[in-house]
Amino acid sequence: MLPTINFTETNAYKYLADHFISINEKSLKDLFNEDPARFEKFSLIFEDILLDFSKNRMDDTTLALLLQLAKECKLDQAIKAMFSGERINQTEGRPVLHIALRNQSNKEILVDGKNVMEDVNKVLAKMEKFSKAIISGEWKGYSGKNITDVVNIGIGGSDLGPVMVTEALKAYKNHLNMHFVSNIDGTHIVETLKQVNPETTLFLIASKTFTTQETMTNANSARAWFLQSGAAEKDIEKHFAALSTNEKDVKAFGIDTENMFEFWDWVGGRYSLWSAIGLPIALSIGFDHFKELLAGAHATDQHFENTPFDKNIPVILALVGVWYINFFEAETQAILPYDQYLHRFAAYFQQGDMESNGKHVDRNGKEVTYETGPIIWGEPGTNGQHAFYQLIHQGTRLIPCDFIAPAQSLNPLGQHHPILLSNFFAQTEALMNGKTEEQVIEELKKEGKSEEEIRKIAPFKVFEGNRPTNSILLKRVTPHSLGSLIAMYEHKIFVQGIIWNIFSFDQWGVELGKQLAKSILPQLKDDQPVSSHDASTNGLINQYKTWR
Ligand SMILES: O=P(O)(O)OC[C@H]1O[C@@](O)(CO)[C@@H](O)[C@@H]1O
Repeated sequence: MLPTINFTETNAYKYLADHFISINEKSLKDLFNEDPARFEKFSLIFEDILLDFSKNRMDDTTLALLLQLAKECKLDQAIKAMFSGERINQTEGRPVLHIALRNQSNKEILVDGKNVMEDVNKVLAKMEKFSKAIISGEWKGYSGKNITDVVNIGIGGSDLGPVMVTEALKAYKNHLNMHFVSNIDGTHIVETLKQVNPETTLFLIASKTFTTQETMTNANSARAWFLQSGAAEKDIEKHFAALSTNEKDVKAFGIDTENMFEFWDWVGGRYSLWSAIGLPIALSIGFDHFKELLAGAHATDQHFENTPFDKNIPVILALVGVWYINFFEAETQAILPYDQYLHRFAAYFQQGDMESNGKHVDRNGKEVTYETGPIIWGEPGTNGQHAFYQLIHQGTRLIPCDFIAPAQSLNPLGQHHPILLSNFFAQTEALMNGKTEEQVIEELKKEGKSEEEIRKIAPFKVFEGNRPTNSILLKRVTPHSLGSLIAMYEHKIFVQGIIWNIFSFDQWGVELGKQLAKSILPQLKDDQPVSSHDASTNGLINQYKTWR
């Protein structure tokens, strides 16, 4: 079982609350001036990934107290519980073992006395055989043609991970055209089917439960489209595969279980890209690259499991986040990748982080008295600079930002990458140092502005600075480094959940909306006005009925 400590009752928390007052009086500039070795002290390198956390509102004492907080919250015990297959997803009675999916050591991991690695390796072998057959053209469609297009139909964790990774590793892709349908909005499947030929298209129905309304509706529409195109029922087996834990419903849909790639209930949806859900990734970049992705994540797993907390990147990322959320009252966390291929990275961790730690009840079933999961958001740089950096630089809110960039571009072209990286470096420097009123006035004088002009405009041009950032510099985005980076964020989320004494691996909060939608759907079948809801919902539904 996981510890159930209220971190606000620990000694570390009390010392941190006192310490907060003093550290808050120091600017980042002060902290750097005080300690010339600050960068060396507050940065870590793991393989080809550098984490620079020196531009944070913290000093040696802060770090020591945060590490003590982790200790007092029995983080070491919690890590052991996860890695050993304990049922730490307690409200669902399940282990949490996405680490097993990429366990390159093949060390046995027992669940109910059975070594899960046997099944994991069996499915990986099946994925390898299948993906090689599709990519090589050995697998033919019903009319004898090669598969040219893959349509993955899934939502949430059955979509976001494959989308993010196939986009992030587009430089490694093969000839297959990848499409992802997730939204129940008919537009999504209609616009996708316009692009593909039923004779050369493979549909992957990706759903852990195989009951998700959006996915099953889209899957049935794809099936109907396929059969209306002239294909016969018997041809379905050449064009539909299922990625699921639910063999019974896969069979009922009409997919041959030979074409089912299974995973297990100890794989959370938002942690499932390493499982059969990752089949579109293997199809897009080849199974060997998919294995490299797994290897990168496994390397981070070993780092996380075996490294002292003061040198442990996921632990440091988590503690820095707790510092801002629970002491500086930051409500959001921005993830800003300076890499166009990583354009879905923040979106992926909106589910990863917010569905894991968006909880208000602790592991004792009691309402928490402190903030928990942050709002995750972000877009690639430099685009964000032309959209929302105004607020990050001069708004009223503290927004901790993770800046991510590769030292090497996968598309070196003229000065593009140096320009991108110069912005990556400049933004965290600007957020830290800001620009004082004196500097603004000096600049305006040099521009020849009058005293009156300067008096009027200067206040608007001052940058407070002192705005914290992490910088993560990868040598190059590769399947291995991407796997490693994703796992760092996964384990950061785990650590924060342990400190906040919440359950990070269930998602009861997604159920109510689904239930209500299911009760409203039948009311939309006719034009009778409804009156069973509140006035707003009744009004909306009845207006819809008038207009449709
Ligand atoms: O893979 P599936 O079972 O279709 O679930 C899809 C998504 O739906 C959820 O909102 C759970 O209902 C996410 O947690 C999950 O990733």
